[in-house]
Amino acid sequence: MIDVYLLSGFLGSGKTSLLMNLISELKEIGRKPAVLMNEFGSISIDSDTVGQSQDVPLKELLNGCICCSGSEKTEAQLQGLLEEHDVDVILIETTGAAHPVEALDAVYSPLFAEKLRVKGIVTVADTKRWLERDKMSPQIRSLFMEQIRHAHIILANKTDLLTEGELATVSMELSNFNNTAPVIQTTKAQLSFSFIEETLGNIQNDEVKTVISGKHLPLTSKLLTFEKAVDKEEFEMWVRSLPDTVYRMKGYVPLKGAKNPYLFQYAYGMVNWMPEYVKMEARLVIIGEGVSQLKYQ
Ligand SMILES: Nc1nc2c(ncn2[C@@H]2O[C@H](COP(=O)(O)OP(=O)(O)OP(=O)(O)O)[C@@H](O)[C@H]2O)c(=O)[nH]1
Repeated sequence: MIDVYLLSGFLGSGKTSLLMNLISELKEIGRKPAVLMNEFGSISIDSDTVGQSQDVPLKELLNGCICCSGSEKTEAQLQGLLEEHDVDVILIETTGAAHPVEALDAVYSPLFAEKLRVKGIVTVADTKRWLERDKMSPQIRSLFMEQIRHAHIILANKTDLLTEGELATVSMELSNFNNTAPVIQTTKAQLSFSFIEETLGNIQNDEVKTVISGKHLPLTSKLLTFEKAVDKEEFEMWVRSLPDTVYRMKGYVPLKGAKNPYLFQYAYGMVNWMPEYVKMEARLVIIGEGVSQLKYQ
């Protein structure tokens, strides 16, 4: 049997960071991980990052989430992974817009009954966002909470952005909200695979039940392309001027004076730039509510 772990969590909470950490550890201990990844939007920035740096079998589902793209597509992707590669652990990174239980439902196909064993849901919670969850619209907040409610393990991530007092409050609130999952405080989603494996060892799959639907969320994505290099400061000013309903941006932005477009990440008011050694296509995905009209300059 191949163990399947579902990585859940809101947009920008740290799922890809967790995925990268787990893959490195799995490879170090001689396991053979594969990744099924899905992204909200029609291009996948994360799979570029993971694929390039980790050299693991990877399949991606685009345009929506595992739950909304239909389970047949997920089945086909999984089938492909299993046929083409020698795999002993599958990590599924769901889009931040997915309801974790629905995403898991798609994996419970009779096709894989003898092959795959779903071990559980690991949810990365953005602690900063948790503290300010009242600012989210009710529907989005409900998805954010559902992802935490259904977790078998919760990472209270981004602890570096909180004071000790805030951290204590968040940990207590998360434990009260989901009192069956251990809450682990992390920075950059650093949690060991062995811990996850041991913790999830005893959980029964029928503990996972569908509660609400995440299919009709008002989230949209918008793809921006760049014809010429942009000034970093002007670009950041534009980012700061965007409405609060922009939850996540990621992509490659061509900066004046730089050889290759930079990897740009935005989550909850924080921006992050990383130089790229490869020339990636300059394009940016924006995810949020009502983002279809947004444009840069
Ligand atoms: N300050 C801080 N930033 C973090 C931490 N963990 C992740 N980040 C940053 O948050 C941003 C989003 O991280 P990802 O790991 O890509 O998050 P994700 O959940 O995969 O994002 P989506 O795929 O959009 O849902 C990146 O800029 C990370 O560097 C943390 O513990 N502290």
